[in-house]
Amino acid sequence: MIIAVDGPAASGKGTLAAGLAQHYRLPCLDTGLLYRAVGRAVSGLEDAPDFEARAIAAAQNLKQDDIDPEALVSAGVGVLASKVAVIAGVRQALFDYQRDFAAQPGGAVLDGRDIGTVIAPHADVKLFIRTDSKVRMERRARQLEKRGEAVDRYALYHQIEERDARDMANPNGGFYKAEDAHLLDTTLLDIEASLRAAIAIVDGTMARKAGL
Ligand SMILES: Nc1ncnc2c1ncn2[C@@H]1O[C@H](COP(=O)(O)OP(=O)(O)OP(=O)(O)O)[C@@H](O)[C@H]1O
Ligand SMILES: Nc1ccn([C@@H]2O[C@H](COP(=O)(O)O)[C@@H](O)[C@H]2O)c(=O)n1
Repeated sequence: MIIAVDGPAASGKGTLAAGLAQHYRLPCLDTGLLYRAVGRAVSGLEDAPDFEARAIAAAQNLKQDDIDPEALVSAGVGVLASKVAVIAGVRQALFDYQRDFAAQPGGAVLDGRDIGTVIAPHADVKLFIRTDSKVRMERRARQLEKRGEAVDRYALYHQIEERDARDMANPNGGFYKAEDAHLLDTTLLDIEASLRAAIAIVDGTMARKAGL
C-alpha cells in the first residue's frame, strides 16, 4: 500500500506520515529532508551566479549522510529548501529516488508537497493536510523552542507564509490537492486525534477499494 501525505509547512504531515508508517508497518520517507539537504549544501551561495548549477550538482550528489534530520530542522534551512525546490534540475535529480522509494515491494508512506500529484500519482491513499497558518506557526515555534532555539513568532509566521507562497507558485512543483486526495484539517485536532482520523481515512479507502 502506498500512502501519500501532502501539505504546507508545519502542518504536521511528517508526524502523521511517521504515525501511519508505524501503524501499517511501512517504510517512511520525509521528502522535505531531501530538499532541505540540498538547500543546506548551497547555504550562503544564494547570490552566486551559478547558484542553480550548484544546487543541481548538490542534488545529483546527495548522500545518505547528508539526510540528517537534526541538522536540517531549522526554519532557515526550510527557506533555503524552498528556494532550491523551484529549480527544475533539482526536482529532476531527486525524482527517481522518491519514485523508487514509493514503488518498493509492500509499499511505503511518503510526505511532501507533490507526492499525490507527481511522485506517486497512483498511490492507494492520498491525504492532503490543511491547518490554519497561525496554528502551524505556533506548533513550529514550540518545536524550535523545545530544541532551545529563540523564536520570533512574527518573523516565523511571515517565513512560513512566504515559503507556502513560493511552494504554491512553484512552476516546477506540484503543490496542490490531487483530485482524489482526502482533505484532513488538523487545526483543531491534537496529534493522536489527527492520526486516528488519518487511519480512519486509510482504512475506509482500502475497504471501499476492496469492495467491502
Ligand atoms: N495535530 C497536531 N497538534 C499539535 N502539534 C502537532 C500536530 N501535528 C504535528 N504537531 C507538531 O507540530 C510540529 C510540526 O510538525 P511536523 O514536523 O510533523 O510538520 P511538517 O508538516 O512535517 O513540517 P515541515 O513541512 O516543516 O516538514 C512538530 O513539533 C509536531 O510534533
Ligand atoms: N515533495 C516536496 C517536499 C519538499 N519540498 C520543498 O522543500 C521545502 C521543505 O520541505 P518541508 O516538508 O521540510 O517543509 C518545502 O517548503 C518545499 O519548498 C518540495 O518542493 N517538494
